[in-house]
Amino acid sequence: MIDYPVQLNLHNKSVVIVGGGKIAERKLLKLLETGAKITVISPTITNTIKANVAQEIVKWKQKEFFSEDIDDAFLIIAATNSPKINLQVLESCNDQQLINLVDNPVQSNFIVPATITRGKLSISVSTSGASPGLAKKIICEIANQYDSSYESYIDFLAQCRTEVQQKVAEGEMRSKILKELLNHCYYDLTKKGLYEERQRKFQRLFKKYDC
Ligand SMILES: C[C@@]1(CC(=O)O)C2=NC(=C\c3[nH]c(c(CCC(=O)O)c3CC(=O)O)Cc3[nH]c(c(CC(=O)O)c3CCC(=O)O)/C=C3\N/C(=C\2)[C@@H](CCC(=O)O)[C@]3(C)CC(=O)O)/[C@H]1CCC(=O)O
Ligand SMILES: NC(=O)c1ccc[n+]([C@@H]2O[C@H](COP(=O)([O-])OP(=O)(O)OC[C@H]3O[C@@H](n4cnc5c(N)ncnc54)[C@H](O)[C@@H]3O)[C@@H](O)[C@H]2O)c1
Repeated sequence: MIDYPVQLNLHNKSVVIVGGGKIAERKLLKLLETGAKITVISPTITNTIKANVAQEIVKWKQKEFFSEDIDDAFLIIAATNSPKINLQVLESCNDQQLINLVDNPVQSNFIVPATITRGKLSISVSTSGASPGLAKKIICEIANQYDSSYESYIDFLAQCRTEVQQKVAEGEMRSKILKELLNHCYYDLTKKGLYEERQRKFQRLFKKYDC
């Protein structure tokens, strides 16, 4: 059996993190940009979590976990330092909820991969829990190859793709143009900041394919 990789849209979804230590903080920092409504349940929290609570970005219930705390949650992270409490969180879940136990990949119904993001580009690596350290090492290697210039390169590709979809109705022609757009020269022009030349080159594709 293998895991099924997905990209979750958590905008306005209720997310509960149980525990407020170092690992809860790491999970929280990744969740902040998703637009989820995040609540932390824990008697203590780190200074970084506190700063987010003070700015009302995150809610904090300063208490020990009780099963009602996750009643309305779409996604739950059990990140206490007690395997017993983390299992109690699991037992309080219903079948429709997504639950990650930070100390128990076998019982979790999802795990978190190592990820880098460059705007709309997101690259994730998972070892299915076999070696999280290796997932992190591989993602660090990939990070050098896909530097920050990919952020505007992806935006350019997205804009071109929309224009191609609007102007080119015929499927085969459309896929030929979209394939040509992936030619490395567009990335090179992005990297050099030659945006007008990049745009002219893209527009010439429509002439080339007579559309
Ligand atoms: C990728 C990353 C994402 C993230 O957390 O956001 C992530 N762990 C990261 C780092 C990391 N974690 C650990 C080390 C120490 C070295 C080592 O043990 O290897 C390092 C390295 C470091 O910190 O440098 C220890 C560890 N991790 C887990 C256990 C419990 C167990 O295995 O039972 C223990 C033992 C605890 C103990 O000994 O007490 C469990 C999980 N960790 C996962 C994800 C999931 C599997 C992902 C996968 O394999 O694909 C899974 C199953 C559940 C989950 O957390 O979702 C993040 C890198 C982020 C970054 O880029 O910085
Ligand atoms: N998944 C990973 O990547 C990874 C990496 C390293 C460690 N771990 C695991 O994560 C666990 C947590 O590590 P940590 O460094 O964050 O621990 P920590 O000691 O820094 O934090 C534990 C937190 O849990 C809270 N807590 C304890 N009992 C609670 C309860 N009944 N209800 C609510 N909150 C409660 C504490 O107040 C504290 O905020 C470790 O036990 C370890 O097994 C996971």
